[in-house]
Amino acid sequence: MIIGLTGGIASGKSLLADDMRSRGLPIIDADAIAREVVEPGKPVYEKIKAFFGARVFHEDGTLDRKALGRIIFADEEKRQWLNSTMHPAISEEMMAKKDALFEQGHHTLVFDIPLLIENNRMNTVDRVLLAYVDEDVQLKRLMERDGSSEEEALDRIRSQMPLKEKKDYADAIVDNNGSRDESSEQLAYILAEWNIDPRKS
Ligand SMILES: CC(C)(COP(=O)(O)OP(=O)(O)OC[C@H]1O[C@@H](n2cnc3c(N)ncnc32)[C@H](O)[C@@H]1O)[C@@H](O)C(=O)NCCC(=O)NCCS
Ligand SMILES: Nc1ncnc2c1ncn2[C@@H]1O[C@H](COP(=O)(O)OP(=O)(O)OP(=O)(O)O)[C@@H](O)[C@H]1O
Repeated sequence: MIIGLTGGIASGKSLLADDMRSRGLPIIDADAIAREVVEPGKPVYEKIKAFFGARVFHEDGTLDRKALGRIIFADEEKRQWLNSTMHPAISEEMMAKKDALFEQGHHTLVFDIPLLIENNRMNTVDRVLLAYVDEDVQLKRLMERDGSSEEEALDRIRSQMPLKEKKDYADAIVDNNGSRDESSEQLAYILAEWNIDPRKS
């Protein structure tokens, strides 16, 4: 079984992923893979260099993520270009990791994909688990975590489907407006409902 963990930016996906990882469930993290595919020399790195130029790179040649983020979260067309350039490479790597885990004998794993619903990738998972927070909590946690301005944080939030709308696509929802412990309890309840015993994953 594949659990599709999703949410919005700063909604608590990492919190839930860490919890499931510590229970023994393998996690395939799209954000982490998105960092791997832009390492110097990789095909996607070269495409970004040709499209955006030196302004999105550090002097040592590595990608300046903050600079690229400032551009794409404020410009829908450039974001769509980046998505269509990066997402196929990310998907391919996720599928390869999934196949390897199943071959190793695992039978339950988690895809952690922020844009699972926006990209209509629900058919790649068996259950959709949503990390939900209200927009005011999301904005506050995002600004605190990234030290970003309200404008930058809102650009990022508005580049995604509103979390309220994502609820319609979820098989289960963790309401992460409360404490971390409360979210962990909700998660444990959902995994039990789905008959997932992480020790046998
Ligand atoms: C623009 C980049 C370099 C900014 O890097 P930065 O380190 O500041 O942010 P990070 O990668 O940690 O992403 C944080 C969150 O932003 C959101 N986010 C990232 N990319 C996108 C996007 N294209 N559209 C909407 N939201 C996005 C996600 O919720 C993600 O969890 C980076 O986000 C990126 O490479 N994005 C394109 C790849 C992508 O779509 N990743 C999302 C998972 S598939
Ligand atoms: N229940 C909670 N109470 C207080 N703070 C929280 C709670 N859940 C998460 N946070 C904090 O909110 C921020 C966002 O949470 P987290 O990093 O888990 O979100 P995320 O969905 O993984 O974000 P991203 O999409 O950016 O990777 C973090 O700083 C985290 O420590």
